[in-house]
Amino acid sequence: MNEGAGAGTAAVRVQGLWKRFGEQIAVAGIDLELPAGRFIGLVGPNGAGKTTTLSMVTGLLRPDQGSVEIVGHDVWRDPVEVKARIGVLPEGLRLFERLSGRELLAYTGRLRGLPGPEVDKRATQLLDVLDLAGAQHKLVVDYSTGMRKKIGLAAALLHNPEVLFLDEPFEGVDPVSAQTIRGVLERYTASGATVVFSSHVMELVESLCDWVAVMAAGRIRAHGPLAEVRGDAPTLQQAFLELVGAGGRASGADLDWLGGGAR
Ligand SMILES: Nc1ncnc2c1ncn2[C@@H]1O[C@H](COP(=O)(O)OP(=O)(O)OP(=O)(O)O)[C@@H](O)[C@H]1O
Repeated sequence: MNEGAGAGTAAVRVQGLWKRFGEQIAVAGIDLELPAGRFIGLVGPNGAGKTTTLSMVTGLLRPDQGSVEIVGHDVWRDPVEVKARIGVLPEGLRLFERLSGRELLAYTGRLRGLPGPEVDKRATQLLDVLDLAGAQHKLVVDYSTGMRKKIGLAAALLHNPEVLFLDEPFEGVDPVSAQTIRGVLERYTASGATVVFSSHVMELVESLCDWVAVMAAGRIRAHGPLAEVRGDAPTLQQAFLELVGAGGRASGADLDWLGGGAR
């Protein structure tokens, strides 16, 4: 596994990436190299451009300008090579609702070109590890938010990708399921694979990632090993506030009508 993503090879190389929606510049010229074999967090506040960036990196959204390579393959010139090497859990994941969890994995595995018995074996193990074995014959439409994230993760992992992209994987997930997902991801990166996930929850990124890219207003404000980006700040959150200069933002001083007094 991980042929082509050995030491020194970037898992993802982004150059001059831009995306504009009408007047809104969502991504304003990003250059970024994400090292292979790391647990990487893309952090930034709501609207920073994380989803737009991940969509362009994974070939779901065409950039206005710029290029993306994944383990040495260009996402737009070489899509088949790239798609065989990546797994994606997008934001607002659309699943085939009328399949059961197990059927969804069987379908995904066959689409990925895996032999039937191998799909069965991997699906059984993933359903088990992700604590979905009891719900494997339930239709996906009846799954809870956390269960949907977990079955989406199983589908993204089934073909053993070299790089896994997750957009807000812990959003709406209870602590027990979050711990399960976390365990699976840690084991996966320990084997040399790369995880790139986006989140606006700094504490989560700080506790999971060993490498971070901080994004705000469509630009990368800092990137590198977690300890380097955090610097002398006590937490990543603090470092982030200093980086984006949000320390002085009024914390609701104008909302003098809110709480107490006249209604
Ligand atoms: N399809 C679209 N049409 C118009 N504007 C868009 C579209 N997608 C994103 N944007 C805008 O681009 C900017 C970046 O959005 P994006 O969803 O990438 O941010 P984000 O960092 O993922 O935010 P969040 O944490 O809230 O998901 C925002 O201002 C958003 O309104």
